[in-house]
Amino acid sequence: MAKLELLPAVDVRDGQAVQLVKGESGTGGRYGEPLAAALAWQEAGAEWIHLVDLDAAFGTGDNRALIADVAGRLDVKIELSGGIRDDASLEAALATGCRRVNLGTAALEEPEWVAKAIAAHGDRIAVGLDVRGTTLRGRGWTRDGGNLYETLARLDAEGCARYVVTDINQDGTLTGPNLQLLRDVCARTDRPVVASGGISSLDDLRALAAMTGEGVEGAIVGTALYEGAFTLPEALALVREG
Ligand SMILES: O=C(O)c1ccccc1N[C@@H]1O[C@H](COP(=O)(O)O)[C@@H](O)[C@H]1O
Repeated sequence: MAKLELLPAVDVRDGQAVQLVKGESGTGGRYGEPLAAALAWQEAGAEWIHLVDLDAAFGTGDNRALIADVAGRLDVKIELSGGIRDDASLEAALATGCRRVNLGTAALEEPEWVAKAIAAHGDRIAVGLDVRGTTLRGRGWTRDGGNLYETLARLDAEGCARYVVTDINQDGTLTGPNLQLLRDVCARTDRPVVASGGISSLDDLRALAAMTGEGVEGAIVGTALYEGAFTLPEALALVREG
């Protein structure tokens, strides 16, 4: 069975590494310099960093220069997201050298542009499906953006290579991932799925690792790592053991 990939998160708001609860502004913890956080995960053995410009996602500015600097100083693969919604932001994101970008709001509001981006960039494009129930949310998770499964079918048909599925109600809560949601998404697509939201323990990672055969390729881990619920080396050892 394939090894579950782990993607420690570095979410940037107002120049700082943060972790929000359910994506609500002003909630959650602040964890200092994003570069220091990213380097710490890299030194602890991370193969990926999930790097998010939350200001760009919320439309409250951006951290583009900082994020480009962080990306340029890392040796690991980077998944970059937040505010990538047009040619200029996509080109700037890809120019950081990141391995792939996640498109969120654009997949809900600019389907033709997203189809073109998928056609042009292949598996360097993933789509973030951020949901409450089965309703997608965009613009910093403040606006409804349609039905999860209708959008998934459309993106599959357009050749989308991968999905990052976030249960907003679990995100940052340390209450465990929504395994049923992941199962349901995996049942409706043959594309790999990266799980996001709620991971709180090594047992949660074991549960996700057991789903690689269903299509769960990776897991984004944020608050649990920052709050010391387990260490990254412990998590990496768990997924390596299979
Ligand atoms: O990660 C968060 O906590 C988060 C909270 C609120 C909004 C977005 C969040 N993260 C990621 O941002 C991108 C979406 O950005 P956009 O809609 O394309 O501008 C997506 O990967 C979210 O998971």
